[in-house]
Amino acid sequence: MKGLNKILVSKAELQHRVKELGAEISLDYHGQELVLIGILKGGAVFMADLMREITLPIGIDYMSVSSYGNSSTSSGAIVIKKDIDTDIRGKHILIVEDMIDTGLTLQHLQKHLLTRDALSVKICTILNKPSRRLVDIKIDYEGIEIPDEFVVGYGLDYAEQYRHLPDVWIVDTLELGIH
Ligand SMILES: O=P(O)(O)OC[C@H]1O[C@H](OP(=O)(O)OP(=O)(O)O)[C@H](O)[C@@H]1O
Ligand SMILES: Nc1nc2[nH]cnc2c(=O)[nH]1
Repeated sequence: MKGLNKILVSKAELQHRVKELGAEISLDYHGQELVLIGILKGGAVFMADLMREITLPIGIDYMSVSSYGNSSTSSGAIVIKKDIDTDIRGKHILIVEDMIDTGLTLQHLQKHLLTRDALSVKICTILNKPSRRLVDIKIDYEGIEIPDEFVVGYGLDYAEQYRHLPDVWIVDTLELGIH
């Protein structure tokens, strides 16, 4: 495909890491009430794989959010485009994301969910780009750390394309004319 010349993380590598994360989460939350919240749209692919590697009874739900502003903006700097239906009071929440970049979205979302009286709100991401971070957030379950490259596949898009690709590809931004 035009602009996609190199796989950064293969399907096999993703599958292997998702299995490991599922096992770790299953151990950590044993005997507790856990709800996974997948963040649309990108997180949907990872969410579908991860939930099937968790061996506990869990609840699932989805949210769509966008974050605006910068690291100094107030904690309310989040727009909820689609909310969860689940009452999360007294439950352990695990946010499931495809990518953490600046960290702004997750920082705001985590604070927001805690205001709804969740017992705990932790973060799981399949891809992490620490070199781009603007805020200090704790990632409780990290899949794979990647360099500062623009990537697509496994849920991640460029202009709403490529989310369905099973591998994670580096986008040649010059070839696609992205600045
Ligand atoms: O760490 P941050 O800099 O806040 O960026 C991370 C967010 O950006 C991506 O979503 P995006 O807004 O592209 O929405 P999408 O999943 O619908 O494509 C990703 O899924 C995270 O939600
Ligand atoms: N598609 C895509 N979205 C992102 N959001 C933050 N980083 C990325 C990335 O590398 N690819």
